Amino acid sequence: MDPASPEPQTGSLADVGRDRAVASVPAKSVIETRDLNVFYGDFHAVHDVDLAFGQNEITALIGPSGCGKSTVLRCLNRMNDLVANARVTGEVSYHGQNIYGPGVDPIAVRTHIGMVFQKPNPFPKSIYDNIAYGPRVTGMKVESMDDLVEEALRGAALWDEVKDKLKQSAYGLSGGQQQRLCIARTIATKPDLILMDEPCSALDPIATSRIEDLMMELRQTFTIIVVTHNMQQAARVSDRTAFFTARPDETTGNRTGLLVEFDDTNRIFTNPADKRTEDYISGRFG
Ligand SMILES: Nc1ncnc2c1ncn2[C@@H]1O[C@H](COP(=O)(O)OP(=O)(O)OP(=O)(O)O)[C@@H](O)[C@H]1O
Repeated sequence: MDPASPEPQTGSLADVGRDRAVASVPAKSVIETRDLNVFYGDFHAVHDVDLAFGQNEITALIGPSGCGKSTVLRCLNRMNDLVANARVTGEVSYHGQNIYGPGVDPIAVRTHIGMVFQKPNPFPKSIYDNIAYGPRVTGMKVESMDDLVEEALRGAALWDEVKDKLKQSAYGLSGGQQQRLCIARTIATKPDLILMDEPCSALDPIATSRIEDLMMELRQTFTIIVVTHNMQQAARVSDRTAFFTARPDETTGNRTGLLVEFDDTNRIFTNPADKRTEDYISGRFG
């Protein structure tokens, strides 16, 4: 997978020979995984994941519960470093640099690669300070914090709703507004990649639809990788989809996650190459 490759290899099924098929490779990728394996203690949670995430694309990670979607997502900005018994092997290459290489500062990684969580988690601070916090603690050079706060809130489609109450607590916002605030907080430090772990699962359908619209807008500027249980959401917002499943070990019964298929979202949902994908998207399994 060459991120500099001029031509997308869409359509030519490149069977990489280990339980899954990668059928669509982005022309320009921001981040790639190679032989990615994750262990929690002795438990092998994720097996040999090779993926390339296209620039200014939305990639959805889907699959049944426990197949390792969040685990894979957390590897992409070294969030698994914060899990005591987690061990990651293989490579995650961000603009060509292995973020697990020697001397790489995981905190610096997380300023370039932001994350939005399932449950909106604003800080117990004002709306303004939620946004200003990241730029302040990372020592970002900022000409005008007021302008940066406005830009981030506009970027997250929240400005008009909060511009007159910036000094009020973020806890006074609705769940959907809080999630957009968390997105604004993430984009304030100017990452180029945003990871979203089921960002709408705690929201009602209207708030969900606003976040989905926002994701489509953010894609102009950022690359987005989203874990979702909502297949309609994956189909609506994403350009490419990776389907994972969990394979039980014959002796221990432990279920290890693996990538089954990665392709253009349209193909995954209309003409998947693998029967396991078809069974899952048609609701026969998972
Ligand atoms: N901190 C941890 N310690 C031990 N095992 C863990 C830990 N986090 C996740 N796991 C296990 O790793 C496997 C993959 O979990 P993960 O949360 O990544 O799956 P998922 O596909 O995102 O699931 P879901 O859709 O239910 O959120 C599961 O068997 C889970 O129990």
